[in-house]
Formats: sequence, structure tokens, C-alpha cells
Amino acid sequence: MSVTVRVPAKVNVQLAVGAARPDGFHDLANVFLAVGLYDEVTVTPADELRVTCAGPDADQVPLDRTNLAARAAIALAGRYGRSPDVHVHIAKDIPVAGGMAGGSADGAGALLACDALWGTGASRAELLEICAELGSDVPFSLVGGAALGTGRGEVLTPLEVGGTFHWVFAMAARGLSTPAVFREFDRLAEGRDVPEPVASRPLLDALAAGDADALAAAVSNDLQPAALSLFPELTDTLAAGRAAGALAAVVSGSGPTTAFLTRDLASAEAVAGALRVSGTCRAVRVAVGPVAGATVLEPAASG
Ligand SMILES: C[C@@](CO)(OP(=O)(O)O)[C@H](O)COP(=O)(O)OP(=O)(O)OC[C@H]1O[C@@H](n2ccc(N)nc2=O)[C@H](O)[C@@H]1O
Ligand SMILES: Nc1ncnc2c1ncn2[C@@H]1O[C@H](COP(=O)(O)OP(=O)(O)O)[C@@H](O)[C@H]1O
Repeated sequence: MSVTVRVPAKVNVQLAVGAARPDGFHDLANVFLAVGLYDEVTVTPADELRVTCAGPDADQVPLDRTNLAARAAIALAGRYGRSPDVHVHIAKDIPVAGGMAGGSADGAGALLACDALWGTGASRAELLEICAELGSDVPFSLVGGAALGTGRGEVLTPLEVGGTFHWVFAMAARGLSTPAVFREFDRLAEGRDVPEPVASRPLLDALAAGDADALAAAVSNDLQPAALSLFPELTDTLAAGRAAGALAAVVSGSGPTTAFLTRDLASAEAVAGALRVSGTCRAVRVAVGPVAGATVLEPAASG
């Protein structure tokens, strides 16, 4: 018997970053939107814990116990005093080290899949607690939709969204390390006061209204200068998307994936086409948001 869970990527429509805390993390006002690029995580009982991964970026995914999916299985098993012996297979479509929470998606997916496979009966609150231990972005991968993340991003308040937003994502030629981008943020902030991060009222109103123009005017990412400082070529990708008619162009989270908000599907396809021939990125995808969080898929009918 196997259980498969589908988990979406995310884009940060606002990422306000405070000063470094004593524990090295940063307080955030992190407005997450789940978007329709998915990893699928399948767990099957096995003699020992083992991880496999397939997909275009599979060679960059660690297959040992540092993989967030393996860590999720170990954490849940530990809580329920059982062995974590499962084969975790990740069908990976979310770019690796791209600022779209792919590893977090796999952590949340494996947690939900193991929970269903083992019938632990863990409450939603318990699962969210384990997610927060795994990483700041992992709770959002479980819940999906749209949410404001405070604290280091793990304290979630669900947000109402009044429509569907059309996005284009440009994948970069290489990844960026999240800790390195936060370190660069700290370096760039040296000698100046970093304000407390707060969610933008106009941005929350734009989400609630489903108003793409208003959302485009309010989108912001405090990590963008740091990501561009480490990866200056992204400036060309952002410019190419803007020139092709995107309403907004922004680095997704810590990057280096760049995200382009468009008014509708036709305009998303046009921006995607222009980016594909721009020579400024490795791959281009179109996706909508918000979409549901981690979801157990019904087993396919077998013959
Ligand atoms: C920046 C964001 C925006 O959503 O995502 P990505 O762009 O990486 O996907 C997140 O804050 C990433 O969350 P996640 O990838 O889960 O990070 P974690 O594993 O918790 O932390 C990795 C490292 O990032 C830094 N970190 C992370 C979160 C935070 N609020 N402050 C930090 O300073 C710390 O250096 C930490 O050691
Ligand atoms: N299941 C996983 N998928 C991808 N990366 C993982 C996974 N587990 C651990 N990692 C590690 O986490 C790093 C960040 O990956 P990822 O979550 O894809 O990016 P980001 O934090 O930018 O959204 C990777 O470089 C890899 O070393």
C-alpha cells in the first residue's frame, strides 16, 4: 500500500524582513500564495528509510536523512514511537533552491503521507507543530491557499483571496542558498535601522479583492536587493518580463526564481513566450494561485 500527496510551490507576494534575531533568524511579514507547480510525494512501507527523486532537478536533491521528506518521516515516527521505515519517492517539478519552497513542500508532503499511511491520528495542530520544527516555510506548504506568516514565517494567519492570479515563473541557471541571501540582507543593512516587518494593508486588500493591478502595485520583497547582489543577472530577467507586459516582476522569496504577475492567462502566455526567447533564464512556467495546500491523492484504480 502507498500514499501519494501533492504539494504546491509558493510565491511571496510580500516579504518584509526585520533585523536578525539573536537566534540568527529574522522576523518576517511573509505573505505566501500557493501556486500550481507541484511535487508529488509517495510513501510505501519498506525495510529501511530511503529517499528517491525523479524530475529535471533531481540530481540536486539530497537523498540522505537531510532531505526534508526524510526528516519529516523521522519526526513523525519519533513522536509516535514507531520506525520511520518507508520508501519516500519525490516526483519533483518545483525548482530546487529556487525560492519556491520545494524542499518545504516535500517535507509537508511526506509528513501528511506518512500520517495517512501509519494512521497516527495526529491533529492538524500537531502536524503544523512538526512542520514548524522542520523549517519556517513548511507549515505554509501544508495549508496552502494564501496566508500571512509572522515570527520566522511559521505562525500562519489564513488570508481571503477574491480571485485567481496568473503568474509566470522564470527558473534561473543556478540556485541561491537561503541562508546566504539572508546574510547578504544583513550585510546590506549594516549601519541602518531595519524597521519591524508589517503586512501591507493595500496588498491584503488587493488579495481580498482579487485585483491583479492593485496587487502588482503592492508586491514587494525585502530580500530582492540581496538576491540581486548575489545574482546580478536576475535584473535582466526582471526587465525582460516587464518589457513583455508583466504587471509586476519580483524575485520569489530568496530567489533566484523570478515571478511575473499578469492580468490574465493570455497575457501570462505572452510574457512566458517572451521570457523563453530572452536568453535570460533556464526554463519558464505559467501557474495560477491560490491553490490548495498538501493534499492526499486518491489511489489510481488498479486492474
Ligand atoms: C526566504 C523564504 C521566504 O518564504 O523562503 P525561500 O525563498 O527560501 O523559499 C523563507 O523565509 C525561508 O524559509 P525556509 O527555507 O523554511 O528556511 P529555514 O529552513 O527555516 O531556515 C534556513 C535559514 O534561512 C535563514 N532564515 C530563514 C527564515 C527566517 N525567517 N529568517 C532567516 O534568517 C536562517 O539563516 C536559517 O538558518
Ligand atoms: N526534498 C528536498 N527537495 C529539495 N531540496 C531539498 C530537499 N530536502 C532538502 N533540500 C535542501 O534544501 C535546499 C533548498 O532547497 P529548496 O527548498 O528547493 O529551495 P528554497 O529554500 O530556495 O525554496 C537544497 O539546496 C537542498 O540542499
